[in-house]
Amino acid sequence: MNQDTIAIIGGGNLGRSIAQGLIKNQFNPEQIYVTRTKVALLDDLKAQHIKTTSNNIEAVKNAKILIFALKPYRIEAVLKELTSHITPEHLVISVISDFSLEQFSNCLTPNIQIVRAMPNTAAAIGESMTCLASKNASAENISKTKLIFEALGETIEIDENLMDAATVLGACGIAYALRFIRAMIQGGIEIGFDAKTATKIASQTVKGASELLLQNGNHPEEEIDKVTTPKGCTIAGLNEMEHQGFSSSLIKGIKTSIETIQKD
Ligand SMILES: NC(=O)C1=CN([C@@H]2O[C@H](COP(=O)(O)OP(=O)(O)OC[C@H]3O[C@@H](n4cnc5c(N)ncnc54)[C@H](OP(=O)(O)O)[C@@H]3O)[C@@H](O)[C@H]2O)C=CC1
Ligand SMILES: O=C(O)[C@@H]1CCC=N1
Repeated sequence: MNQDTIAIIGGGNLGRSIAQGLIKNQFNPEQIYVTRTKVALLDDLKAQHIKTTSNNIEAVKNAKILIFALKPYRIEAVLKELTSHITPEHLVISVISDFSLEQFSNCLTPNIQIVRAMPNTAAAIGESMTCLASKNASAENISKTKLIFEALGETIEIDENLMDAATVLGACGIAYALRFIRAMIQGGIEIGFDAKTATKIASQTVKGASELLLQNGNHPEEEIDKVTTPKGCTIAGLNEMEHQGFSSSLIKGIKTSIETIQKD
């Protein structure tokens, strides 16, 4: 594949998920840099021929596409040392939550194109949902960004003012879904399965439920109606879950997550 060299600045949970997903999807590992200060923690990526370094400047100088995957409180300090090395020839992609295009742009010299992307950790297996937003990026750079994130799953373009919402629904959503699965497993063990079997049944069942929506495009309730036998066990359990605040607790949790981002 004719590939621009990509530098992922910040090889933590998300940065390494992106790197792993890219090499799983035929990107050349030798054209991917991943940086972090504790570089030894990237040895597993190094073993897969990804270039790992603690030297951000080296990575930026050698790459065309820069993906910033740092914690929001670190980005300004890191950009300070990199500003003079980031040029209009670079495509800058930020996956940093709660750090706007305008804030990013204010840390760089003029005329640098930036795209904000909000993927999730399922990027590692090519199953991310990534929301993209940009103000000044060219159609070519938006397409390049899409190509990268399409290799990591699905993409959708949104207004930047929905990026906090995308962070919560798409990125935090992985954790919410996993907690749901964990509760299914705990319930499954209580009704008789060993943990391994319960995990397999719960995970595949949730995957199947998602696929029913993704492949058929139906409303969840339409698929639920197919499962709920009148006077049956599904509706009895489902109603008890709702009496206990199931949907309400999820909605409230989602709102609390976004309020946490937007409180400052
Ligand atoms: N985790 C997720 O599911 C998602 C995260 N995000 C966003 O992505 C960003 C990263 O999150 P996450 O991966 O979870 O955080 P992590 O803390 O796991 O990763 C950040 C990485 O940055 C590295 N780092 C710190 N300072 C530097 C530096 N000076 N140069 C290079 N690397 C540095 C750290 O490693 P070291 O200490 O070794 O330097 C660390 O591994 C955040 O803004 C988050 O909001 C967005 C969507 C999903
Ligand atoms: O919890 C967080 O703040 C980050 C943003 C999305 C996922 N993790």
